[in-house]
Amino acid sequence: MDTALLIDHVRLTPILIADPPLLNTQGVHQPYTPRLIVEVVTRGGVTGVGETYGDSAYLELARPLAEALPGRPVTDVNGLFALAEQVCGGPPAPGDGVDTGLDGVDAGGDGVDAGGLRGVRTAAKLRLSVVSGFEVACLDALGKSLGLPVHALLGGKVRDAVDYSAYLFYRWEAHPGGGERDDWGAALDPAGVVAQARRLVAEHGFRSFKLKGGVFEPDREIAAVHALAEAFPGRPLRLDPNGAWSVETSLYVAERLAGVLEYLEDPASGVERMAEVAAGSDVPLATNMCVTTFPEIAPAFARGAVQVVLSDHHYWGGLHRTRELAAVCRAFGVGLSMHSNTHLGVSLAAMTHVAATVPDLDHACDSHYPWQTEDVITTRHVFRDGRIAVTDTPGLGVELDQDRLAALHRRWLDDDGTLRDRDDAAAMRKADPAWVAPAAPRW
Ligand SMILES: O=C([O-])[C@@H](O)[C@@H](O)[C@H](O)[C@@H](O)C(=O)[O-]
Ligand SMILES: [Mg+2]
Repeated sequence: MDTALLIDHVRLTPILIADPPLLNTQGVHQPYTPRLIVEVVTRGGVTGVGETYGDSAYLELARPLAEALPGRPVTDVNGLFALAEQVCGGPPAPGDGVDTGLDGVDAGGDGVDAGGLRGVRTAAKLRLSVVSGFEVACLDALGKSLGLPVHALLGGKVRDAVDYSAYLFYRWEAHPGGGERDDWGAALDPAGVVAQARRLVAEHGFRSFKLKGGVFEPDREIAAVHALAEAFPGRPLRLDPNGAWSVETSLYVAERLAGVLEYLEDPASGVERMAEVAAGSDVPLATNMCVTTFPEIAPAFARGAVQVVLSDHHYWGGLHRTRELAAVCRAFGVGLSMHSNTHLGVSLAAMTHVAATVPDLDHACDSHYPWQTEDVITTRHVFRDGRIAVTDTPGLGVELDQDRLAALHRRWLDDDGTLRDRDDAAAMRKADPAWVAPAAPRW
């Protein structure tokens, strides 16, 4: 092994990034949200960068993993899973080297991860999200060391640009308790949603649309989707209430939006309810909640509960595991798209590299990126016609802006702890002190 490829040290930088007051079924985004930047430095002097969730639970797992890495080769990304299991503690995840049976399986769907609306939170899911940041950093370092883009390390790109969809949110004009302001204004009705979509199209050229739902009573959200269909005839549309509806409500919405929606995303919570909805409607169902780990695949596919899985390299443990997920979906004739949560340019680069390598990515990927005004990379990504060009620059093709990184880390250091864990319900209580995250089904 070339000693230049051995890891010398790892830097972890938790940051807080500005986030607009976007609404979802749990509440509203906080004015700042935590992310973690992982830098893996090789003995050859090359630095690879990765990005993942930065809430305290993730940081606690990332620290021992960072300490365990020096001396290991950046090529050994498959070994990260067993290492993480060994040093981070918690139950193993399937594929970590031990068969774990049902760990990570959706336990019924009523409890969701407050930080990400990603289904039931388990220790294995947290660990996989941490590993993903390290895997991407190792691949970036390896690519830079070899003079190869990350997509080449994954087998090569099959497209030169990756399609993204416009991610529409009901939103307030400003955060109730202060925070950065922007000029988007409020979007709380069909006209506001269409206006937001028009601006996203004008600025980024998106050709498909996803509306985050579960915020208002279903008829109001149905009206917004119809308004979008009228404003953008023939364009793919999606609605995602994050499991907020009962089976009956989901079927009611599906009936009214049949022929209008490309897919309905997580209308109901949990495999059982999703399977009932799927059985009663022809509208394809997508998920980033009831299938987010490998053990969740078999029960969901066996029940026909989902027709599209929204991959997310953070959830699945990195770029290689995302390609494994793609292969499983291909084998079962289930479609593939990509989920997004609040993220910066490092993650968008990683998403784009892996998406470029998956032949049957059937739908435009989600991305929160247009909502992020701050970044840690020197040159922001640009959407052209709703697409990000796949770079052939070695590694991820992004460079960290150390001054920006330091400034966003300073914000994290200065925070008294209240913003270091994403909590959309707590943010909502600033406007409505009696608010509690609604139990599913909400309608
Ligand atoms: O950021 C949000 O409000 C989204 O609801 C996010 O938390 C979800 O993870 C996600 O975008 C989704 O598609 O469910
Ligand atoms: Mg979703």
